[in-house]
Amino acid sequence: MTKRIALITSGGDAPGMNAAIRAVTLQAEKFQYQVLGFVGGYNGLIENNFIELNRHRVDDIVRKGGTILKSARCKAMLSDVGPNSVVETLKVNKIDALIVIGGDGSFKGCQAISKLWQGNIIGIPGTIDNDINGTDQTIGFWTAVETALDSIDKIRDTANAFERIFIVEVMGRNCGFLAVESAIASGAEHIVCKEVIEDEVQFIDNLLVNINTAIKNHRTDSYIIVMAENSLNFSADALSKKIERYTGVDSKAAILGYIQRGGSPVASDRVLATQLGVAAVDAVRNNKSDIMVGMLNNRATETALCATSYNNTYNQEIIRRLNQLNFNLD
Ligand SMILES: Nc1ncnc2c1ncn2[C@@H]1O[C@H](COP(=O)(O)OP(=O)(O)OP(=O)(O)O)[C@@H](O)[C@H]1O
Ligand SMILES: O=P(O)(O)OC[C@H]1O[C@](O)(CO)[C@@H](O)[C@@H]1O
Repeated sequence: MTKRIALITSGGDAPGMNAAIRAVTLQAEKFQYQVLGFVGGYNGLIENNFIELNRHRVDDIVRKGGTILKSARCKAMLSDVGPNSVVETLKVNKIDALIVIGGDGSFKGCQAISKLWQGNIIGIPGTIDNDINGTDQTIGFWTAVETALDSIDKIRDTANAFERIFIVEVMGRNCGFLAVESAIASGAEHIVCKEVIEDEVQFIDNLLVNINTAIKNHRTDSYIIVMAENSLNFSADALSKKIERYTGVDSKAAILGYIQRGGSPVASDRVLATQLGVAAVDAVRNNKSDIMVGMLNNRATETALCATSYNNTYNQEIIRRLNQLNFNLD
């Protein structure tokens, strides 16, 4: 029996979302399913704004950053108005299944729709933050790490030349994975992220002592601290001024920002997105609902949407990763 699938990308765009759109479209065509791509996340579903997806429409998008379906944060979904309008659109278009590529916020939107609609609802984890339970990595994460790494390597050159201290702030919303992997890969001297801070005052005191010791012992020409956004109660710039006052060494802050969201996806994101796109359509075929398809230990797995939110098991995972590599922890 043929099925009609509605597809959106929602929340922060992430490299590899296009590869997932392509995989959903191609796998759906294999079973003569139709795919309607709604434009601009939940807004497209509320406004009944869609394009029909087929193999020609998704030709050559596997290597492109961003999302051909556009994305958005949609306030209407936070009240009853949004989910009700979405359901109306789904009914008008005789949709059997909704596939949402996004983060855990987008999956909360799915749960609100699920209370009002009987069709199959499947999530695919797409966010640079890697803050979703039920998948080892999210689509876009490794590309964002590569982008951050490339920038940190460049900052290292100038930091060495001037013998400076740098705080490099990366994204991640409230999650430290992007900071952890880019710090390890770049050989940064220190990492600042919420998961490793118990007492902020104590943490900063230890950091200052650590920097001073490294400088006194001439251990490094430069000192790089990779800091996850939202880790402290003050900014990266304020931290750099604090460090400069304490050490007497020239200190600078560099905020990498939105460049981490863009660019052509790395191979691992394209492969992950393709596998999960196929798994999502297979879940529709198997009449599954209210689940996210993710990749755990190299296997496509299903997790209840209500269990996908970032939780404190991530703290342990981040600390384990840092300890294992003997990375500097305070
Ligand atoms: N509690 C909620 N109830 C209903 N809808 C929600 C809820 N939280 C978020 N959404 C919907 O999902 C959209 C995306 O959520 P959010 O902005 O948190 O991004 P995300 O999907 O977590 O992705 P990322 O973390 O990568 O930005 C929101 O703009 C909103 O439309
Ligand atoms: O694009 P916006 O709405 O400014 O959101 C920025 C946030 O989105 C992300 O890029 C993805 O969730 C976060 O890392 C960041 O905190």
